[in-house]
Amino acid sequence: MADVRDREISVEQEHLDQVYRRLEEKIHEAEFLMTDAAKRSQVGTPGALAERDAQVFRAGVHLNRLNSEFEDFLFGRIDLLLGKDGKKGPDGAYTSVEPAEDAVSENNTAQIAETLHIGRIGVLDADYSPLVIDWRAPAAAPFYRSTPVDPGRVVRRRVIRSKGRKVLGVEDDLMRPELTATLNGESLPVIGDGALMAALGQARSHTMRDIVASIQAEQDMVIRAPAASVTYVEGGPGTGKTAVALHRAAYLLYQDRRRYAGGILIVSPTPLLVAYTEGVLPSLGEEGQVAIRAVGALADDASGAVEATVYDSPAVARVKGSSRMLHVLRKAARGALEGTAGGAGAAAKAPAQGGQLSFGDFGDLGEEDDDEGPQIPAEPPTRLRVVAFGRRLELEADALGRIRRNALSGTAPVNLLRPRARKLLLDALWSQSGSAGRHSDPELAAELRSSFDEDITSEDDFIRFLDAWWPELTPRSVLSAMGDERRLGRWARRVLNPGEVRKVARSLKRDALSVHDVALIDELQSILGTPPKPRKKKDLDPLDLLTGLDELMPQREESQRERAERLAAERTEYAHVIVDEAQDLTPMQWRMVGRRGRHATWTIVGDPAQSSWSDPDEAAAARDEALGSRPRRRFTLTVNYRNPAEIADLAAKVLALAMPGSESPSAVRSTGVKPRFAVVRDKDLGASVREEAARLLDQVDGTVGVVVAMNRREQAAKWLDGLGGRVVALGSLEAKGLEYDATVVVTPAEIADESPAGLRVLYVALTRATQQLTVLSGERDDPDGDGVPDLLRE
Ligand SMILES: Nc1ncnc2c1ncn2[C@@H]1O[C@H](COP(=O)(O)OP(=O)(O)OP(=O)(O)O)[C@@H](O)[C@H]1O
Repeated sequence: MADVRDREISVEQEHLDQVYRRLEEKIHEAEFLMTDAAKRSQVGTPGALAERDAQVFRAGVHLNRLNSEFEDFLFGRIDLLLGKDGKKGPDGAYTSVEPAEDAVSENNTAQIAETLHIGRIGVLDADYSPLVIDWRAPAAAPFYRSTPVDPGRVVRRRVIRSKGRKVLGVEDDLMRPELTATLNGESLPVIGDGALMAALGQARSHTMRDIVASIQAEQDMVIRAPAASVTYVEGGPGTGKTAVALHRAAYLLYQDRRRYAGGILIVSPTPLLVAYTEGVLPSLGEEGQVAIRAVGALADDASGAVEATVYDSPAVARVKGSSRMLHVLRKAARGALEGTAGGAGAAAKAPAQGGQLSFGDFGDLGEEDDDEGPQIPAEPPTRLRVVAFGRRLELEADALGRIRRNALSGTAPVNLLRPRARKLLLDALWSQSGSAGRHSDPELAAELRSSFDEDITSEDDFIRFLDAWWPELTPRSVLSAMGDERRLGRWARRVLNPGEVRKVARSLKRDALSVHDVALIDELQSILGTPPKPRKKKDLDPLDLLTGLDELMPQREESQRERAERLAAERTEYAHVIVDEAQDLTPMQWRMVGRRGRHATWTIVGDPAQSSWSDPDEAAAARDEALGSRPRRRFTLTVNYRNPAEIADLAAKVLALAMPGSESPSAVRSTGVKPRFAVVRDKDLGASVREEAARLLDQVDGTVGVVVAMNRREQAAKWLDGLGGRVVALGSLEAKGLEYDATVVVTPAEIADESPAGLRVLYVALTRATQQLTVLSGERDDPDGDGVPDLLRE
């Protein structure tokens, strides 16, 4: 058998060598293109320069891709029966997926009619025959879709393992075991026992790997689903939702690059999950067109990207995430113009007091953000005094209040109402001036009025008054104003209860933004509107005016790359939006994400049983509003590829409490290693966690994750100090989407008690391990004699 294996490896090695020879030729071509293009820089016309930039850019991209794709470039092969039609697709492969009627003879023998190699990108030989088919091409679909139940044309499916230019091994699955198939007159050998298990058993690192070599049929259906409207995917922990979402982004780009030039946005729940997943797309040959952003880093305001650095306590998050906030924000955006009356500007700046914050507050995620937006003046002026046409004119508080209310009526964005307010002020002053009746001739009257307006609006007093009385509001200044409990109480009357008002106001006094504040900032941005920026007058050089030099000097053309980067930075809407862990989005976050995909098609992946949001019905309503009436195509993923059965069975007990009646995905493998339980006294907790983490580090080659309740995060990081980079401490909410070779879940009861969704958060924590799980119980867990906590018993 070893002989056969070696022979098959050398067969694949030969093919790989051929592929590399061809790739080298292509690289030379690309290099030639680059030098050729560089020569053109001698020709100085703007057109030639732009053409050169474009060519260098394209050749550079090509070269980069070929170089980076050298690792593990070719990973699959299928051996196929004769197909039904004789047509070839654009990739040179035959198109039919069904065997021809006479492909199999009566005594169940057949000949292999076509062999295809599958890789990260397609490579054609000089004669245009396919050396490697891109994994996303239609011809590669049978590699993923074929099963022994529904094999199509595939007889043997092979995964090729290679490193650099060397083939290390092959793993075969036989799709038609009943056939005696021959290839070039010899019988078809079958090596190994399947690629999936080999992939699943590998040690995990802190970054996710792509799964191109082992995508399963039910996953492939989602990845290649047509992009029309909404593709909706549900599946339990470890069913590959995140992996599928990422591969789908790469597939969509491949399949219709022009359409997705509008960008694909992937919304991820935490910065940790962004960091974990962002290497997958480059490994699939896709960069640039896809933005992966954490939901707390999705918004931008005038000062640039807004990024959350803090988690709110569950009680505060629940209020800030609720669609009730929409009403409060609308009132606040109008009310904020009325100044602070109690000095909210100052209050918003006040440093957060430790005592206040410690109640239910999870604390910082990272560095504080001190980039505060402009503040609303503490007291807006209550009187306007100006002189026009030699007369002193004055508007008192009552009149100013009436004018403000009048200007604010209607729903237009507040910042766009400033010109209207200015006009109303001038109207009031005009009528006070008594000049209205001076001319009966309408033209003269209009002229008089316009010189009256000019008189006033050029006065410094008036300009200062307007800036103070109707300042340009920024989302941050309104949010700061909401930090004043009395004012927030007024804006939230009958919508939030006094307890909620107190908690939200207190949380907004902090300098740093929370994850849930970001959705409020984004909402405020659309409520306030961005006033058109006064166009900066270009400082004209008098010489230019004299000679007209400006016209003659050629402008430096923006290069393609610069243009692509600029467009990406300016992009506010996307052609396709993928939401990962969609069950966690709050209604306010759905509104924020929805604004980025108003004309997009969508892929939404999630698992209701892992939701850390307290009111799934409210979130579902907001999601439906964001998606509008677009039709949905639903998929369910049913197999858990992450957890061995021993861990999945334990997690299923919590699932039964968290979401009675819902089904666990079936674990695809079992390791025979049962989860471990230990009971720890509170005072020994740190030492025990450390000891257990160190033990697990010895047992596994990859990573160890220690999951604790959110308010123990910093403490837990200290417990693990010095154990090295393979182990990390995580708050329960941060564990979302991540995975480790082994995990320690610390005091399940603390995690479950943290929030109304605590049991679902615990379910997430228990489903992060690919090999081993230890549960450490405290007294609160009410453990039995074996150390099994109350929540994890039958
Ligand atoms: N077809 C596959 N071949 C190899 N590995 C796979 C396959 N499908 C999933 N996996 C692996 O299983 C693990 C879980 O995948 P993923 O994180 O995408 O699941 P998920 O459904 O998003 O999980 P969760 O809901 O718990 O976040 C990952 O390590 C992924 O690489």
